Amino acid sequence: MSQSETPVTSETLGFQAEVKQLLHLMIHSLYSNREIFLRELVSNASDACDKLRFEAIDNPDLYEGDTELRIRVDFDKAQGTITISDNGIGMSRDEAIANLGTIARSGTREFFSQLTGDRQKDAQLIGQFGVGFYSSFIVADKVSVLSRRAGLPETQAVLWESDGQGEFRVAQVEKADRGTAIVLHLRDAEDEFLNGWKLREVLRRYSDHISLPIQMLKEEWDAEKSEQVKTQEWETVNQASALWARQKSDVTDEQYKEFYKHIAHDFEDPLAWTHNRVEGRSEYTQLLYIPRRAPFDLWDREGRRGVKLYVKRVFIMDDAEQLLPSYLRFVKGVIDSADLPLNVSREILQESRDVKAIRDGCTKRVLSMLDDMAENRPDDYATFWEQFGQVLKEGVGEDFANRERIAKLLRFASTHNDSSVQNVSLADYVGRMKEGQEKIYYVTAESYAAAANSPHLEVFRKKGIEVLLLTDRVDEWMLSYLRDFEDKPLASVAKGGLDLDALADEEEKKHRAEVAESSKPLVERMQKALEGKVKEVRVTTRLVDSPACVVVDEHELSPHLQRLLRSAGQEAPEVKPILEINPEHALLARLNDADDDTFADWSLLLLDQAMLAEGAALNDPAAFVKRMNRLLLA
Ligand SMILES: Nc1ncnc2c1ncn2[C@@H]1O[C@H](COP(=O)(O)OP(=O)(O)OP(=O)(O)O)[C@@H](O)[C@H]1O
Repeated sequence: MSQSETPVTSETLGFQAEVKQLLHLMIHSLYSNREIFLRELVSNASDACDKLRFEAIDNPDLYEGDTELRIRVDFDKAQGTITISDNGIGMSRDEAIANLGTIARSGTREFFSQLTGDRQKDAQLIGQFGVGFYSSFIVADKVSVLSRRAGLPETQAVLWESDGQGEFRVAQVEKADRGTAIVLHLRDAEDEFLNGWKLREVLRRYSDHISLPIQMLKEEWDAEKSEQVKTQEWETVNQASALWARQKSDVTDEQYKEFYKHIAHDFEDPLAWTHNRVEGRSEYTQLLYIPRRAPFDLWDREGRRGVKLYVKRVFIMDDAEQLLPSYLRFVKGVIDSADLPLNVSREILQESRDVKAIRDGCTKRVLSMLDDMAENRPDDYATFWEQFGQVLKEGVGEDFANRERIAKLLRFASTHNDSSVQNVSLADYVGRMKEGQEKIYYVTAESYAAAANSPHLEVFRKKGIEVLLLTDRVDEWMLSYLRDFEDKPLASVAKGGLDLDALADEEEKKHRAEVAESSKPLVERMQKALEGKVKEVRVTTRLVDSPACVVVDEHELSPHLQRLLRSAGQEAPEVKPILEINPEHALLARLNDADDDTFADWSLLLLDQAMLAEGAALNDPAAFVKRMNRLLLA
């Protein structure tokens, strides 16, 4: 490496506050995993070479006559340093300042808000957030980055240096060859890394899948010194072929996992992966992974996606959002197309028929991977569902062609388990349906408690009919697309007239008809008392223990959905509720002899109570309290 430091302008800058925090955390929480620094730096070096190869498609001069991309790792025992260098894209001064001094990533705020101070938990969170370059400071007390961006003159290289405390220095220097060399000045206790055998072992373990050669100086036994000594010859220490291009049988699970960590910048093993070469009209290779944990920016629609696009082994772009539908945005991996042109742009991707074929094929593969996990590894599927279930639900609305398949993958909480855990599939539900039951019943609410205790469930509980309890924000939206499953319509327990006749015996039907008949005067009187406030008052078929509840017509927005829309700042039409009363309840029996004023008070109180039980906020809570006190004292 020919390089010399001739500072022209040197400047000391402070790290962004979050970087300081991250550095501190990293050093303290990741110490027991310290060797990952090598994986992270090699990973960055490999990304830098990928970027160069891509930019050079349009601008071959960037190669400056050197097209053999490679990563080199060297160490100097006397100096106590390790150097990781690459001949990739390099960084300009401004890029070094921005990339190595700040974190400009979505999810950063949320990440910091979730830290607990507990080392183990925080280590996992950092892993999830992505450790990257800053992991150098776990083993080094000083890091020097010497870099020249491809295409810039030799005099415009940058030297970035820091002790990881709070500041870094940047200086303009000369560097003959393009790319980046990172010198780690190891802390005293880290001598174990100043050893060719140790470095080779770590590189093979973590970075064997890197498709570029990783080189180290060959070592020979020196009998005189009685130790291994370095020669001047570079040798490649990894397999250096694109992992996804290898035969499945040539790749071990460990290698798949390490490759995942490299591309996903994750710390944990993936939950599952699928690796296939697709041939035929469209030719491509896919290696797709499902992570074990949701990233911080899962809900950020602009957040990073995880699929990298390659064309014939050449890296084209990260975040190729056209390659998978948005509801599978948690999938990470690589797609390598044999058909797309190397100069493919995002705009071309949008139009391309090849991309559509890839997208359809990958979607099917991911869904199969999930089918398989749901069937054969229920514990892993439960983890998946907990992390990504809400995103998968978006697919019900987004992906018409696969709606049935996605519906099979859905899991819900249900009255069958009496637990908030979402583990009941629609198929489980259908399998347990009562004889004569035609619909799949559900209730939507803000929380599990509100759903599980909803008065609308009373008759279902009494008859032992299972009801799904839906409490995720996306549920109402999803339900507008999920009308049926295996020809059984989905029905809200809080909408329309319940038709449970098929499940009632003759005696029950007769009794109900009698109650309805004898309650007519009560219903009419109450309807008058609540004029303008309700659409209708009617005798209930749902209640057993409660005096009243509110429902809406079949095709109207549920009160829960109205609230969701309003809280999202959208307009929702005012829908007057239907008040259903339970004339057999003791409270209603009292009403028969009440004078008009007391009757009106009771009617309004019942309506307000029913609204509260449904999860609504009252328009006039003070009036509710006054009215209740009046009745309590009467
Ligand atoms: N060897 C290198 N050559 C060129 N640029 C580099 C190199 N190493 C790091 N960078 C730049 O610095 C940025 C920050 O690196 P860092 O490792 O902290 O994060 P990252 O790789 O983007 O993501 P993650 O935090 O998930 O690892 C990179 O995105 C890249 O732009």
